[in-house]
Amino acid sequence: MNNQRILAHFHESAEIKIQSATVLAQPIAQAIDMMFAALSNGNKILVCGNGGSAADAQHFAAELVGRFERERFPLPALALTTDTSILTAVANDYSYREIFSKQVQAFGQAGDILLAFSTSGNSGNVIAAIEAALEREMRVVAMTGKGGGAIGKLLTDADVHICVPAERTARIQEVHLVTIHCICDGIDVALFGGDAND
Ligand SMILES: O=C(CO)[C@@H](O)[C@H](O)[C@H](O)[C@H](O)COP(=O)(O)O
Ligand SMILES: [Zn+2]
Repeated sequence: MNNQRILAHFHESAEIKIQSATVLAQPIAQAIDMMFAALSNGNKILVCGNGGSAADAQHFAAELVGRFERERFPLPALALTTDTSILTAVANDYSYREIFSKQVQAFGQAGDILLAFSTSGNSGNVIAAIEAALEREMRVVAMTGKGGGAIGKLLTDADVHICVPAERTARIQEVHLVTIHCICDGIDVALFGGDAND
């Protein structure tokens, strides 16, 4: 294997992260403020996405329920990607499009937040989840790329759109991951103040 190909991945990933930092700092800060306010008010965060983004959803929920870098009480976040009985029953009996939206209807309450991942912004089940969340007066934080797709058009001014300025799915996912860690850190700082590495 040619090392140049490997080096190119690292360089492209680093360059897109640097470019994204400038564009995304403001919406990421808005997402932190919105999530902290919701959690402080006793609300919860539901999280969804497909494939690598399903892993991102679970990663985020694990860091809220468990911990990020600081010792703290568990925070309520639920990945909608994990219950195979619900996922298979809904996909089998209704449609794959409804695997997340049915869970949003079951668990979501006004004031809760849906954190929705889709690198294309066009996954039907993520779109349906956002529609269900908006119907329930939840607010949405959407992490997308490739211009935001249909999801970008669906969001309201009350929602937050973190749209990575890139076209390649892998690179977009890599920026989503650092964004997840920014949000976890921001919530910890909002809770406890001070430097994230204290
Ligand atoms: O991780 C990857 C590609 O890097 C894949 O598993 C990827 O997440 C899947 O193709 C998803 O179905 C893509 O969905 P989306 O990001 O466009 O909503
Ligand atoms: Zn991937």
